Amino acid sequence: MHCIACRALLCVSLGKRANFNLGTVRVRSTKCLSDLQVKSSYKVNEKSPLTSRRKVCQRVLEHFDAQYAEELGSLWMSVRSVLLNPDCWQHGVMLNRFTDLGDLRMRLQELGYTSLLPQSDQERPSAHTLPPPVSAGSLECVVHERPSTHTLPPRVSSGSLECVVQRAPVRLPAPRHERGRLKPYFLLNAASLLPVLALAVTEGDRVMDMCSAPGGKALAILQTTRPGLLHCNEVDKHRCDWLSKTLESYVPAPLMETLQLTNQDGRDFGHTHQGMYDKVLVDAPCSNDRSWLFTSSVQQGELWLKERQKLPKLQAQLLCSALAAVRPGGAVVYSTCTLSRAENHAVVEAALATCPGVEPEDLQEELANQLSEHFSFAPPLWPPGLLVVPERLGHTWGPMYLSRLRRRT
Ligand SMILES: C[S@@+](CC[C@H](N)C(=O)[O-])C[C@H]1O[C@@H](n2cnc3c(N)ncnc32)[C@H](O)[C@@H]1O
Repeated sequence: MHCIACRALLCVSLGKRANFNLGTVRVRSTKCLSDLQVKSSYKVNEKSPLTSRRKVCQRVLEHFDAQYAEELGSLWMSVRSVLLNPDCWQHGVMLNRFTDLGDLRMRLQELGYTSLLPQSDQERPSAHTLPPPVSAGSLECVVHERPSTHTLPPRVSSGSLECVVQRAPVRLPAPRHERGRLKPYFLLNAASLLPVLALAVTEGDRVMDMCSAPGGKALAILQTTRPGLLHCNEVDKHRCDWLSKTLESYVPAPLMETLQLTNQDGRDFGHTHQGMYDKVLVDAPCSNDRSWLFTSSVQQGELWLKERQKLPKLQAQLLCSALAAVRPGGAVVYSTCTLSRAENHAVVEAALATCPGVEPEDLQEELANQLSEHFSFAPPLWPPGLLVVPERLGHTWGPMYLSRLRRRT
């Protein structure tokens, strides 16, 4: 039996070239590890950005300390220690059901990855077929529970979306582009699937992903079901190109016909596309707590902290635009990857105050209770929303805030 580090290195057989960061793995047996390195022709990437060599921006940290100690109380100290230690961060693997997954699934299971999401008893769709009409969908993402476990855990709810995870902070190499082949998996912070699950897209839905680049959540939506339309929008031209490349790398040509890609300001859609969608996702631009802590210069840190003050206004405008673009009865999911109350609850509160006929929905039963094995949530606040907090080893997902608003009239 190999130690966790060695099992991670075994993952090299999944990719053509490994770029594992050994810093992310607790090495129990160096002998075992070196045996494997000898057997494998793959090299460990020593330049991985996810090592403790990353520099913390003290200015940003001080700012976070002041704000989050007040907002999260004693929870902040545990969150802080996870955020400051990239070596302990977990990485989820969302499988691309549009590729042949047979071999990949088996290998991930051998490596101790287990399914993150409750799976239905339905058979998973085979490669190259379109997904069945299920709400939690066919998105899969894997995680590592116990190195000795070779079977996936029991399925606790319906859906075929696949994401596998490990408790250990092991990271697969990102799949490389291969001409004529779709990429088999997408690496992500597993908490970023929660807004997609909350959106609960069903077959035929007209969906807008208002702030879409680089496209992780758009891909996740397509793993769950086949929408009637998936309109992916991104205001920034370069990021829009990136989004387009992501979609081409994962989505088969026939399904691309369901996609619409635009490069516009999301704030305009409330006027130009009033009531046109069943579901809208606003994965808003926000203070990205994880990356902001590791900015390369003090000046950049200062700049971000200035920009941070402007974000709640932009976020509220985007959310109001989405609420106008959704039809009566339709739903909007608002999400961010920051802990900041000003960018989360306060934005939802502002939108509820300005947009008549809108109700927030409680996601506790539907999502938080079912996924508490993997995620830690901050104590609930009003308006209802879930805040995933990275707070201990094996629960390092997040930050991710999400709230679902239903347009009644
Ligand atoms: C958090 S990222 C989205 C991540 C994406 N949903 C994913 O899962 O890969 C927010 C995005 O919103 C874009 N954005 C910022 N302002 C916008 C606006 N006014 N309209 C539309 N998109 C905007 C940013 O350029 C950025 O790409």
